[in-house]
Amino acid sequence: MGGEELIKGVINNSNGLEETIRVSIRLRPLNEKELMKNDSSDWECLNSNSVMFRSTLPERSLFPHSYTFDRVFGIDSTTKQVYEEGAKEVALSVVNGINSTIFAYGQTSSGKTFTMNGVTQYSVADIYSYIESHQDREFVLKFSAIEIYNEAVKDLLSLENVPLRLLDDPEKGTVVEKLTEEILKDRNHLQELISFCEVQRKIGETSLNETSSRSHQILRLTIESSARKFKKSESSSTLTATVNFVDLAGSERASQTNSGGTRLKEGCHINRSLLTLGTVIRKLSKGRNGHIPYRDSKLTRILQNSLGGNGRTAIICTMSPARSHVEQSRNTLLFATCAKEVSTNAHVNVVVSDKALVKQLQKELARLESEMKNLKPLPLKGDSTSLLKEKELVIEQMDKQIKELTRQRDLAQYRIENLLHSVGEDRIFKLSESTVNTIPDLVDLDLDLRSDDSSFKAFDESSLKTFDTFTAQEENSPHKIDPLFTMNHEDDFLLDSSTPELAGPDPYQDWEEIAERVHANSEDGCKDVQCIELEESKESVNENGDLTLATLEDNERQMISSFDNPETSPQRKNKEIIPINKGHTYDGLIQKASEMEKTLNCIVNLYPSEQSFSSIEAAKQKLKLARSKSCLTVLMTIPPSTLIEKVEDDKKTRSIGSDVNFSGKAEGSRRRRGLSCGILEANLDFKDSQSVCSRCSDTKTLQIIDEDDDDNTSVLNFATGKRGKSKNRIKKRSGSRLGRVSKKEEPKETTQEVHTEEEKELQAHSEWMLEFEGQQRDIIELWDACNVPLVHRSYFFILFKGDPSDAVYMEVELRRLFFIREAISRSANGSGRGDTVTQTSSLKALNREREMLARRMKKKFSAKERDALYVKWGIDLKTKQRSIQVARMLWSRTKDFDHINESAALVAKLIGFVEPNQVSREMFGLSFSLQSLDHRSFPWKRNMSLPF
Ligand SMILES: Nc1ncnc2c1ncn2[C@@H]1O[C@H](COP(=O)(O)OP(=O)(O)OP(=O)(O)O)[C@@H](O)[C@H]1O
Repeated sequence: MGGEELIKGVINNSNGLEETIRVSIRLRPLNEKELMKNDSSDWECLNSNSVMFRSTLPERSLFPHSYTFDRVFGIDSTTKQVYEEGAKEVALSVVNGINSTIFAYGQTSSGKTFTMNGVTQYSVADIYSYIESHQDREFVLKFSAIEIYNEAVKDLLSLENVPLRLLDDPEKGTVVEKLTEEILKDRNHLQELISFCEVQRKIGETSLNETSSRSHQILRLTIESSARKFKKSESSSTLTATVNFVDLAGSERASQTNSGGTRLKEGCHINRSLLTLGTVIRKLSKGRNGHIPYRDSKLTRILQNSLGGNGRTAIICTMSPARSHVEQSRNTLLFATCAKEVSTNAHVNVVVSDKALVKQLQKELARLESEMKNLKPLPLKGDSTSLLKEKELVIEQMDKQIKELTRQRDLAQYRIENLLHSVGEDRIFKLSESTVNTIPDLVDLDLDLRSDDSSFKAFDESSLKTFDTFTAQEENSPHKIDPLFTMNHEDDFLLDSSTPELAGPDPYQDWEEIAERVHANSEDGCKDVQCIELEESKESVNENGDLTLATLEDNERQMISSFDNPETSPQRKNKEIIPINKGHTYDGLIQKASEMEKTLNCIVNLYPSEQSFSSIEAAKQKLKLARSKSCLTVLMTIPPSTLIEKVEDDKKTRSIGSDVNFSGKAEGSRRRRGLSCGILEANLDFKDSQSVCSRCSDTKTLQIIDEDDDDNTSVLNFATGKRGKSKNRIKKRSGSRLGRVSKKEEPKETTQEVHTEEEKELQAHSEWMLEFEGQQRDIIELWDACNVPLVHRSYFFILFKGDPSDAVYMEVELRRLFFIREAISRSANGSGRGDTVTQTSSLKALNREREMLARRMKKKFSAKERDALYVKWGIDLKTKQRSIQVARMLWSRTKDFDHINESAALVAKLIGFVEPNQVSREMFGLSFSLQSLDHRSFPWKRNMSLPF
């Protein structure tokens, strides 16, 4: 392999070129002396790689007979051959930047010096030939020479006979201190120096009066080469390597020196280096696992890199063919055998130029500096105080950051709210302009929605045309949302699955139908009571200044008149076009009741249990909810006894009976009146329902009810909340509250104890509050029994807080709940006309509903998201902006009747959250929404005027 090819191989192998030491054997011819003694040779070169010992002596027959090496040179081989085939390749590696060493090992006078001189000369000649043939490269050659004698290192180029110290250099390994290194001018210069070294060595040996070499000589030629094409300003790499020509002292043992004193000492030292060399080679031949005793001798220390290190090595073992030297020859072969096993790992030694080195170092420095910056100072071990201070500092900084971020967030939110407000106000203003004057129309239209969706479309197109987001697409798809609401992704949860669609019919549908008819039949009485209420509310309105009495009266009358007039009332028209009694047979009602139960349960199950009364109350406290005074005022205007009085009237027409066949077309209010009463009478059991009115003793309604105290089985008794057997039950259930009721039933006795009007008022108020709380508790119990949706509970709870005018609503709520409870109870018990609805089947149906809803919810939200959604639902409502967004969304949802109860409750909740002084144009839209929604969920408030 040529030098160039070798380099290629080395460069391609980043791990270096691993190869074994090249070992050659050279047999010299018998010299004259040996010939004279007939010291014939027993060694025979079998071929170019093997040498064999042919002994006729029986005692040596046990010796190994043949040895194989990289190359075996016989007595006829020339030094040129030895060089070419055994050393050249290794020696010339130096010009390619690879360290190399050529050893000559053998006993005294075996021809080491003879061979090494020739190898050195040939190498130098080839090196210079290589340099001359590579003009593109610039070469610098340096020469140095050392002699190791008695473990002392001598500089052969120096005339001073001063031993040199060996130093350990981290990069170069072991170096000889103060060693003379001549930069060669040319080839002749090198020859002169080599000759000088030879003379120097011989002088020393002559002084020993010995012909044989007692020292180890190392001639060292260092070659640096770099490409000439690079300018000085450019960074270029330089190859640098050293070739060692090592002529070792004779390897014979000290014992064979037959000398004592100084000679023995010399022999010991000589052998020390040689023995160490042998040990190192032997150990290296077995691998590099154990300790390699390079440092045990100067020789091995200096040649450490050449022995199993970074460099290529060739050993030429010289042998004397004389029979008398057969032992040393055999030892030489054993050494050679071991050396053959040693492997080296040569690398190309690239020296970076100073400029390149500076650049490289600068880069490294920059990298380290950046690393240093990134590194946080490590706290001292055990220094908990400093660690604590450091942590506190970090916390302090984080606190500052949090404050700053919070401030920025609040600022951004404030700006967004302002922006939204201005945008929303502009849109709602347009809406309000087009709709504010058409409230009665809206109501009428709304009443038509259930039976005719086209009317709603008309409603959209006429009244909501300014809502540009109500697109034709949305009209066809009620579940699609106004893009206005999707500007904030958080609104998404309000749009679909956050309020899961309820399966089945509207649970309140029957109730509404019934209540509507009851209301329709109670028109006359309504007016009477309304007058009283209006008188009462007049003061409130004036005090608050929210609405004028005229406005309220106008609104009320307008609504009532539109309702009363069968010709103009859209609802009535509608009812005539689509018979409301369709499906309102006994079986139909039972089925509806069953569906109602399912749906109620489903609604309740949609809300986590923590949304209980207590949590709502707590949330209310936390949010400091304030019921709108305006709303309160308007609520007070609603005739409380309308339904009751009209039902009272209906008692007289009840004879139409429960068995009325409803298949025919309805003909006016009389027919409907009979229908309503028939339904109530046929399906309800009133054993417990009369207790409702026990808490309404201070109202006009209660007074009316009290007059009719005997009939416990009629529809009217249920509707008017008769006392009967249930009175005792209420006494047991209500406990101390009954006492309060009794007190109220005897107001005169109480008032006798008070002396001033003021005290009377206080006492009356106190009693009412006690009564109110009692009613609240009863309603809550009934809510649970009827599985009333929590949104409705929230709505009711927020709206009615104990104002005296709340009494009527409390009463109606109690009756409604009794109605629902009775219907559920009947359905569950499978009573009436062989109805087969059982508790088990109801539960199964309920479970199916639950599973279906759960699947829907899971599709849209994960459990975590659902929880967050519920929380968010409540929390976000506290802000006005959010409330308006929700209101807008609800507005669009009026198309979707499955959500109507929930929407109504939420809108009402919004009203409860908004203070009167916060009412703005946006709230007009909200009020319309409430108005249209409220009729379905709370039909007894159909005629109420909205607060804004
Ligand atoms: N291959 C050879 N052909 C002819 N003569 C040789 C050969 N090898 C050695 N000689 C001669 O043998 C004698 C001893 O050789 P050399 O001095 O090289 O031995 P050595 O191993 O260096 O001995 P020492 O270790 O004592 O220095 C020399 O006179 C040399 O000329």
